[in-house]
Amino acid sequence: MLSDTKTYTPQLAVTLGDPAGIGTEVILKALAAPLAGCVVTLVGSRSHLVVTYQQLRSRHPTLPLANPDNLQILDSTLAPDLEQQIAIGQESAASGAASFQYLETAIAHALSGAFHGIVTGPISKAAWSAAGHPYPGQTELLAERAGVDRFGMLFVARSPHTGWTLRTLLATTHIPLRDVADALTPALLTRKLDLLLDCLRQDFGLETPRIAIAGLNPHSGEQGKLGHEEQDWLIPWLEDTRLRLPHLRLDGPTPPDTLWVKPGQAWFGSTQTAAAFNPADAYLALYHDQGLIPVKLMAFDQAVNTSIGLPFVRTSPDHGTAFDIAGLGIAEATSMRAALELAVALCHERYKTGNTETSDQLSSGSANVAVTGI
Ligand SMILES: NC(=O)C1=CN([C@@H]2O[C@H](COP(=O)(O)OP(=O)(O)OC[C@H]3O[C@@H](n4cnc5c(N)ncnc54)[C@H](O)[C@@H]3O)[C@@H](O)[C@H]2O)C=CC1
Ligand SMILES: NCC(=O)COP(=O)(O)O
Repeated sequence: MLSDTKTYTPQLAVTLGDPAGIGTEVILKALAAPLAGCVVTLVGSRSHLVVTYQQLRSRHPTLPLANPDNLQILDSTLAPDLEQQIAIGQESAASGAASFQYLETAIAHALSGAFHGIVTGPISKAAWSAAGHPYPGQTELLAERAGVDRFGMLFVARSPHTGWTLRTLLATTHIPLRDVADALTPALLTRKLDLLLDCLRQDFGLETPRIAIAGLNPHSGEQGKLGHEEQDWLIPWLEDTRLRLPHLRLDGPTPPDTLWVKPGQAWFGSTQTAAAFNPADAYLALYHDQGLIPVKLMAFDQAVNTSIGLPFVRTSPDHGTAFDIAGLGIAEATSMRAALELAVALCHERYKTGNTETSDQLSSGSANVAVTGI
């Protein structure tokens, strides 16, 4: 039985991501200011953390940075011959092996009940593949290890201009564009919509959300003249779903270009409040770039990739490894900071409502992880 939320302190694992990318840098920057209401354990190579810190410090003496000496670290280092192959800015089998090992370690500890949430640094899918781990992304590894087949990729971003929150779930994720139309089915959309509704209720307290669902084709097919999926099954599926869920407002299929006008207005604001633009509580995009181009245009520095359907919290910044600027000290850490803050908030929300398997297994605020540091 879960009790006093005041005694609950979430345990967060933060994986460094690909050590050749900007993951470690944005983590050290994001943790420069205290992160209240949780205990953070970094999962990755301690020596890589220390070297990254020293290099950033010598190049930018006044940069706000967390000092690894003051951080709790679950050291996860490769064999020395592999570790030596890692070169900043260059993805490789070795850097892929490292980031894979960090995430595997964090997942194993989360499943054993030691962590309530995992915040992941960005990895390179190509480096994972080179290391012999051909997963489409971290989400799929997390879901596989957690033993769930009902999961989703939700991007959450709070506007610094208006305070409005954009939530975008991707119905399909890392598949070729050529395969998207075949992958989309009524059954898939029902699964994703129901998952989204569970998440909005449990994690965001939205009991009767309004959801906007994108069309697939230009102008949502223009009555079958520009593509037939809307007429063939998407409109019938929405009509059936409205009958199944009569208490909800389900808009769509909205032409995919105009779908983003209201959220754009609510995000950037004007003399009117965000609510005046009447944005939806969440958006269901049918494929990766349909959802992520608008999310990144609006909120590249704010958006958080959130895996829903897992038995523990998982968040990540929306950006990738940025090998082109790795080691320069110029990476922005705002999305990583938002990922850390959202993970803490989601852990508390799940603990409060009892919607977590992991927090049931943990005694309040005490992780059983062998760590170095404080
Ligand atoms: N969560 C994750 O693990 C993600 C991983 N990726 C992976 O990252 C790799 C590189 O992907 P790209 O498409 O190049 O995207 P990217 O996000 O790494 O870089 C795109 C552009 O944005 C810049 N950028 C990215 N993050 C930044 C930051 N924090 N501050 C300042 N500038 C930043 C980069 O310098 C680059 O010009 C790929 O292997 C991809 O799979 C991509 C997105 C998310
Ligand atoms: N485009 C989002 C992305 O690449 C994140 O993938 P994942 O590694 O979090 O599954």
